[in-house]
Amino acid sequence: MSSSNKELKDRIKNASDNSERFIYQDDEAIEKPFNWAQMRRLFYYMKPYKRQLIPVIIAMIIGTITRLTIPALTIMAIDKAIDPPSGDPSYTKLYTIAAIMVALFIIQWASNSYRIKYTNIIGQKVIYDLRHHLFQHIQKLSFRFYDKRPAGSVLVRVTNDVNALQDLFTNGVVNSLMDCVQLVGIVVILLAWNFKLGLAVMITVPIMFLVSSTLRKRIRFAWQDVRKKQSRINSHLNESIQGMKITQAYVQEKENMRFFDNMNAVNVKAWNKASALNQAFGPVIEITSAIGTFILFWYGSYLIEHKEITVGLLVGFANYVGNFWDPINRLGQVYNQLLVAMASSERIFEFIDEEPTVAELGNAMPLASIRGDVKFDNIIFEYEKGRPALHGVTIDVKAGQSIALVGHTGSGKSTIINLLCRFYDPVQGSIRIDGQDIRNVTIDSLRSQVGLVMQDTFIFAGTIRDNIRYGRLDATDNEIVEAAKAVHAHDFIMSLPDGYNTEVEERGNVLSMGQRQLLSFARALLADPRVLILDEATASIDTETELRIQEALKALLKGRTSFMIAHRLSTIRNADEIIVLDHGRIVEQGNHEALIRKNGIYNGLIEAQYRFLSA
Ligand SMILES: Nc1ncnc2c1ncn2[C@@H]1O[C@H](COP(=O)(O)OP(=O)(O)OP(=O)(O)O)[C@@H](O)[C@H]1O
Repeated sequence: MSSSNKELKDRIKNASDNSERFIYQDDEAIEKPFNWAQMRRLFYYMKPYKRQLIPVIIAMIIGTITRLTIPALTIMAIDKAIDPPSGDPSYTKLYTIAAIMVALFIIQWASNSYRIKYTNIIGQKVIYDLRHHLFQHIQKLSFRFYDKRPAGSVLVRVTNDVNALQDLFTNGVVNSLMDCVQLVGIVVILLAWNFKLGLAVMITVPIMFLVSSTLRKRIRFAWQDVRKKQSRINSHLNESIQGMKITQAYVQEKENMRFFDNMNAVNVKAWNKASALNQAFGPVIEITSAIGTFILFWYGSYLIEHKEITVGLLVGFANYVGNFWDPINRLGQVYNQLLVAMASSERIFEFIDEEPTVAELGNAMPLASIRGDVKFDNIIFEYEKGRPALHGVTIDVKAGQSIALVGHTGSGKSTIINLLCRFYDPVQGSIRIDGQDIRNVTIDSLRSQVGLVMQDTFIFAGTIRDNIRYGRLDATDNEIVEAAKAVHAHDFIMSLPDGYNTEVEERGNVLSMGQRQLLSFARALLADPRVLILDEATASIDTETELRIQEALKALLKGRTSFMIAHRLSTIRNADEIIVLDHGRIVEQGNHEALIRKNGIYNGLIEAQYRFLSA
C-alpha cells in the first residue's frame, strides 16, 4: 500500500542510517588518490590494442584540427568576404569559405563517428579482457580465500568494479587526450590573435576551475553516498530473498518491511541531496561562462573601437570561448572517473594479486589413472593458525574400500574430505593416492579422479540432462540415461513433465531432497571417479526413498574407494570401515559390529542418534 505524500515526506526526512538492525559491509568502491603505478597497470590491458588505437588517435587529431579551424573560417568570412576592408563584399569568397566549412564539418563528423565507435569497441575489449582475467584468476583461488569473503563481495568486484572502469576505457582516455589538445590549441590561438583579449577572457578560467572542482567534489561524494546506500539495499534484498522462508516462518514480514522502508527512505534522501547539488552545477557553470562572455564583449568592443581587432575576430573569439568550457568540464568529469577507477582497480588488483594458497608445483605431473589406494599419513591441519582441526590423523584405505566418517559436529569429517580434494594443504603430514603425494600432481588430474557429491546438491539452471552431464561434458545422451537408470533416478525423471528435458531452476528448488540426491549420484557416476567422496544429506526422507537411495549408493560405490560423511545408519552399517572422529582425532576405527561390541564412543553416538532406527 502506498503511503500518503506527507507520510512519505516525513519518513524520508527522518530516515537514518543509525536505525539499522544489521551491519552491512560497504562493498562499493569509493575513491582513492591518483596512483601512477596502478594507472600503468591498467593501461597494460590496452597494450594488445595499441595498433587499433593509432587510427583512433589520428581521427581524434583530425577532429580537433577541424574543430579549431572552423571559427577561423568564420573570421575570414566576416573580415574578408562580408565586410572586407575594401568595403566591397565578395560572394565568391563567401561561398568558397562556406563550402570549405561544410567540408570541414563533414570531416569532423566522420572522424568523430570513427573515434567514438572505435574507442567504444576497444574499451569494451579491454573490459572483456580484464573481467576474463579476473574471473579466470578467482576460479583458481583456494577455499581459504572464499572462507574469508562473502560471495556478494566477490561478485561486486567482478561486476561493479569492472563496470566502474568502463567509462575510463571507452571514453575517458581518448577524450581527455582530445580535450587537452583542444584546450592547448584554443589558448595558443587566442593568445596569438590578440594577447590582451585572450588574457582577459582567460581570467575566468581559474574561477571556473575552482568553482567547478569544489562543486564537483561535493557532487561526487553525494553520488558515492547514494551508491553506498543502494549497495546496502542490494545486500539486504539478497539476504531477504534468500531468507524469505525463515522470514515468513517467523512472521517477521512487518519488521522486515519497516527495516526495508527505512533503507529505501535513506536512499531517497541521499539521492535528493545528490540531485539538488547536481542541479546547482549547471547554473553555476553558466553564470561563470556568462561572466567570461561579458568580459569578451565588453573588452572586445573596446578593442574594436580602438581598431585593435576586427568584428570578425571578436566573433571568432566568441566561438572559441564557447568551445573552451566543454573540455574543461569534461576533464573535470574524467578526473572524477579516475579517482573512482583508482579505488575500483585497487580492489580488482587486490584479487588478481592474491595467490592460491593451494598452488601447483612447477614440476607437477598429471596423476596417472589411479587404482584408488588412499593414505593419510599423520595429518595435522589448521584453518586458523594455532587452532588445529586435525591432530595427527592416519588413515590407510585399500582401493575399493568404503569408509564412513562419523563423529560429533565439528569433529573434522569435512576437513578430511577437504584435504583429500586438495581444497587445502595439510600443515604437516602427507596424503598419498596410489603412493603419490597429492601435492606433487596437477590439481586438475587429481580432482578429475576424485569425485565429490556434496550434501547440498547443487543444481544449475538448465535441463535435468544438462545437470547430469555436468559430471562429464562429453557424455552421450545414452550414457546419461544409463547413469540415471543405474542410480534409480530414471523413473522419477521420466515422470517429470518433459523427462530429461525438464528445466530445473538454479539450486533445483522444484525437486525434492531425495530427487536432488539421486541426480547428483547420476552426475558422479557419469564422471566415473576411482575415489568418491560423499557428504550424505542429513534431511530425513521417507523409507521408500531411503531404500532407493541405498540401492543407488550401492551402484555408485561399486568398485570405488569411497569416503562418506555418513548420517544414515544404513549407510554407516554398509561401510567396510568406520572412522570415528572426536575433536580432530581418530578415536575408534573398525566395522559396525566390532565397534558396537566395543561399546565405546561409536556405540554412544549410535545410541544417541539412531536408537529409534536400529530398534
Ligand atoms: N573454513 C573454516 N575456517 C575456520 N575454521 C573452520 C572452517 N571450517 C571448519 N572449521 C573448524 O574446523 C573444525 C572441524 O570442522 P569440520 O567442518 O571438519 O567438522 P565436521 O565434523 O564436518 O562437522 P559437521 O558434522 O557439523 O559438518 C571445527 O572446529 C570448525 O569450526
